[in-house]
Amino acid sequence: MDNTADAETEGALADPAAGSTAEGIEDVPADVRERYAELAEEVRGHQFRYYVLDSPTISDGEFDELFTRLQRMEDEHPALRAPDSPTQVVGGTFSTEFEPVAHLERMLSLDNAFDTEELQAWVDRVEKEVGGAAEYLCELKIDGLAVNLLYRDGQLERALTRGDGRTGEDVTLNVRTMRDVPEQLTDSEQYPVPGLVEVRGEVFFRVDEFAELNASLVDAGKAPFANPRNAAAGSLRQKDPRISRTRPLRLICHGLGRREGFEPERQSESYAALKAWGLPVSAHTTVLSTVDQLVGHIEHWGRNRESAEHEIDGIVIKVDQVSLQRRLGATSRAPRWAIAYKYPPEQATTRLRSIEVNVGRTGRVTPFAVMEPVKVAGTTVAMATLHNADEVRRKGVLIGDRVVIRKAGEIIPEVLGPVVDVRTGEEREFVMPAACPECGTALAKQKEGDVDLRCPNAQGCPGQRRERLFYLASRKVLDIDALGYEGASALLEAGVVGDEGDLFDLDEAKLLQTSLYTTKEGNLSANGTKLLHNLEAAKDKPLWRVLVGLSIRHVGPTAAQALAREFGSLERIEAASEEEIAAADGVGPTIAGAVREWFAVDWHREIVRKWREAGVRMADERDESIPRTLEGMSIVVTGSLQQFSRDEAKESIMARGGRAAGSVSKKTAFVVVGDAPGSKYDKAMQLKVPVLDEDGFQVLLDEGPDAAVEHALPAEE
Ligand SMILES: NC(=O)c1ccc[n+]([C@@H]2O[C@H](COP(=O)([O-])OP(=O)(O)OC[C@H]3O[C@@H](n4cnc5c(N)ncnc54)[C@H](O)[C@@H]3O)[C@@H](O)[C@H]2O)c1
Ligand SMILES: [Zn+2]
Repeated sequence: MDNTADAETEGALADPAAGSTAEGIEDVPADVRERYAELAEEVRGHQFRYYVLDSPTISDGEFDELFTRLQRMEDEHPALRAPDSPTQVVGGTFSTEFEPVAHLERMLSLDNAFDTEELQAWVDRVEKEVGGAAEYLCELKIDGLAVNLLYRDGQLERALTRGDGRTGEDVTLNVRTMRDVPEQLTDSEQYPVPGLVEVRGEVFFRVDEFAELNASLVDAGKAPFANPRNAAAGSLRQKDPRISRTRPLRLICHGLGRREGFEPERQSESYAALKAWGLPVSAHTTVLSTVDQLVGHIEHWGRNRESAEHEIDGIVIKVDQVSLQRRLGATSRAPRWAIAYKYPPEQATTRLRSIEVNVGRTGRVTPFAVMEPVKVAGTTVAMATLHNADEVRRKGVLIGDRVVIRKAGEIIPEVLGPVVDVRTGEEREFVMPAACPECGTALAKQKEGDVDLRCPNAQGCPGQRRERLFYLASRKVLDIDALGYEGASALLEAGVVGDEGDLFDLDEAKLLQTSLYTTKEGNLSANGTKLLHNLEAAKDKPLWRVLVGLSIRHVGPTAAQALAREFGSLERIEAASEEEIAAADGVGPTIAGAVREWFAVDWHREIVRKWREAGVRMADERDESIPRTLEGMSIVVTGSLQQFSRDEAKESIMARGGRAAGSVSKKTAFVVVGDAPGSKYDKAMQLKVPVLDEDGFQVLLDEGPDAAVEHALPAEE
């Protein structure tokens, strides 16, 4: 069903307004013809690199732009549109490395829609053609490579790549090594195995397994792949199937070709049959009927592209009724009954100019990529973290390389891999510096076996001091809004703050020594006034925030809350033994060790002393008027609430003795959901943890857990 028989499709070629009308090829201006020919050649060259060599040199987004330009030129001058134009044929071809074998039924490409208008136009065309409404099966568009599996009497006979759509490459031996591909189909009562069936599907590489693959290739002295799609194609199309065997290739089926003895009425029904036969199908397919629903579905997955195990480059929408598919037919390149809604590309290629290092608040020195700025997913990306020296090596990137970068939604940009084929020989390997770029101290690993190098000069290193100040000022710690990165730098540079210990001693006179907090007239600026206010407010924050602000290793918000709950004051934490700390609920030996180590350092205790003297509260007074109704309970808040900020919600949980947890487990007592809750909500439903909306949360706070259970949202079936 991936396509219709040849006989039905041939006529389609004649239908673009080609040649016959106004302009003949000789009427097209010579320079246009020349530019067109060049562009077509360029497109073919990239197709060859992509389909045959499995090593493209440009990103898909860049390729799609070239392709669209070609289409536009043809739209303007239809005479240019020859039957063998890249816009008229299935993109691939086949390599002589493999035996060419004809498909029983052609494998087509898909037409694209890039926005709602194009989708609407497609739906209108479909519904006009079939004379009424249709139903639409929506699937994730998996970014992998297509294969065609031929089963005869339920036995896998051969497997082909798409090739040029008529003839594919015989990759049977390679496909046989894939765990997802059954050698023998399972008979089912509802769906007896047909005498013959061509099954179409996508072979892909899981995103998480891709990084592992590149690391092992680099270890073996081989070239890494630029992205998961190339890794899939390159791993399947191996001359030696033993190599394919070592690669964790996956399959998801998404169509049928020729079949004998099986006539599904719907595309969705054919998936039920594939599943019954033991073939992998996607869990994310759904049948919808209006454009609004389609758009909603597309938007949903646009926001959640990350949650699939494979890369998604769009949503494929197919008319579900097979009778209507037949009526719609296909062009020479693509079925008319399906369309791929393409998302904005998440990947782009750019030059890796250099790799620099940055010192973090805990002294960790992390390399980061400095790239020629490039637009991806709506933002310009010029930097990406590379985590540590080992990671740089595992990715196999060299300074000067053209690299593929990925920026997905809210996720921070990442370097996927190098485009090895365009190396000039000028590229250089990254060498981790031996000394701190900020203070020159020799870098060291803290413990044997650490992957990270650190600057041991925690007290004196200007980089670390700046990062610590910046961190403790952040909203999720002490919320000192007027002290940003610039502020931290200015205070340190002017010498009015030596380290964070001096922060709460700041006053107007000291701030006037910095230009940042001073007006041209020499008065305290509005920002300076705000800083003093912020500092006053910060002195009265709950203990856990103060703890986080001290930059003790391993003590983030969760550990700090546990410590605050157990001990109630910094004094008591300081006095506690390692065993006592480790015994606290939610605190383990690692945290306990880190806390003790931290207090063992003189200048750390000095910070505490100075803060205390400056009036920082450092103890939680239990509000005895609030009953401890949530004692020992773990409660997760997700999504945004109307009446509470995230922190207010957490603090009201803690004030009642509960724990504000970050992830849902069987031990979670309640999950509170606001708008746009995300995966924690699903998890709660799965684990049957009671879910409260905001009203239910208010009941929990006012009346306690028993009353709140009555308000839990009904479980979904
Ligand atoms: N970077 C480059 O140099 C380069 C060169 C050529 C092509 N490309 C890329 O390849 C793509 C075009 O290739 P194409 O002709 O294969 O078209 P396509 O990828 O846009 O669509 C057709 C293919 O989608 C696949 N597919 C994935 N999920 C599917 C599903 N659920 N149902 C049906 N089919 C599904 C099928 O394999 C099918 O053959 C574009 O993304 C283009 O950017 C890139
Ligand atoms: Zn340093």
